[in-house]
Amino acid sequence: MLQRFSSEELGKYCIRRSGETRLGQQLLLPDPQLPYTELLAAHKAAGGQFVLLGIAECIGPLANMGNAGAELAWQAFLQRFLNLQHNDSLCTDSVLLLGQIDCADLQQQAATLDNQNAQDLAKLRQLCAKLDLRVKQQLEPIFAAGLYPVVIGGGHNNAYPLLQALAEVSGQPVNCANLDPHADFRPLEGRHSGNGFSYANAGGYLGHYTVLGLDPQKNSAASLAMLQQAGGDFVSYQQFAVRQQLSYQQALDKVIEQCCYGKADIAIELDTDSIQAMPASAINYSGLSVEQAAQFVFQLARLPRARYLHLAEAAPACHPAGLAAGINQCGQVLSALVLAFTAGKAQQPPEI
Ligand SMILES: N=CN[C@@H](CCC(=O)O)C(=O)O
Repeated sequence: MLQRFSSEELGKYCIRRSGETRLGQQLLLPDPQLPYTELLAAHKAAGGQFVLLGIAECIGPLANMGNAGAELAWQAFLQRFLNLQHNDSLCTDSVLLLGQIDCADLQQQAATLDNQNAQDLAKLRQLCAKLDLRVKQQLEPIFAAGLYPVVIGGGHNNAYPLLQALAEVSGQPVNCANLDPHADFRPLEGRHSGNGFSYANAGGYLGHYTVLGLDPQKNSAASLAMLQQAGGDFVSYQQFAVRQQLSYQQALDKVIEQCCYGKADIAIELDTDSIQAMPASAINYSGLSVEQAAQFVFQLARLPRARYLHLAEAAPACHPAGLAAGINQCGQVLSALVLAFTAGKAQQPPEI
């Protein structure tokens, strides 16, 4: 249930120019023959650290009564990232361009359904639950190999199978920092992009959960009550951006302190609708800057127990100026956030 990235596919993305080497020409590609666990073990043994993985779907946002578009974020990322310049600033030998979760069949079924129709909505939620299983199955061996997955969605529904996979491999609930105006703690009403964390909590996979940049007016009273009941915390967007009760760095410090509780592994979750005017189902004109989002990723990545980065909800088709503009913006922003993660890990102090 994984489509491994191939050199033929790479050829479609990489623009060659004499005298220059692009990232795509240097990243490691998966051996098509090796069994999955052996492939990951070989990458780790050769000094590999990162695994890039896409989930080309918008089933979760549709099942949450939102808009389509997130199925093209992985493509947008590849288009930009693979054409960045290669030089000493990124050790490409540590990055495996693994491929994407095989979910085209589910995505095709979802595209025929109308989320305004109750029966179709129920079917979308069932499709999302099927996707959960596929994501979890592919993620567990990556965590077990001691590699850092960088997952580019897709909707924020995929936080649930990611947390589940990591918790099952590490044998304990996972602490999580989420940069997001929404807590995604909606009721357990069938799987979708708005309840990844409430499902993870109900399953016992979520340890301490902190949301940075939450907007209280974008979360239902029921979701906020469930978040509180689960012991979750948040620093609201209004606290640092509007009322200036604390600086952004102080807010980040608070989140870092909270997700370092105990000995749990740490998940870095980022909903790109936290970023101002980022094309997304819930496009947001009062969000953070790209720099602030990159600081969140970079500072959390430096934590030795931070095990993965998940970038969710980027939806090129939701750009008001059209798909080409959306591909361009999503590609650039997702690339910057991935590089913030690798840069943070390069500065990580040894694990104690
Ligand atoms: N992950 C995003 N969740 C938000 C946005 C919903 C939407 O797609 O519009 C939520 O549930 O409110």
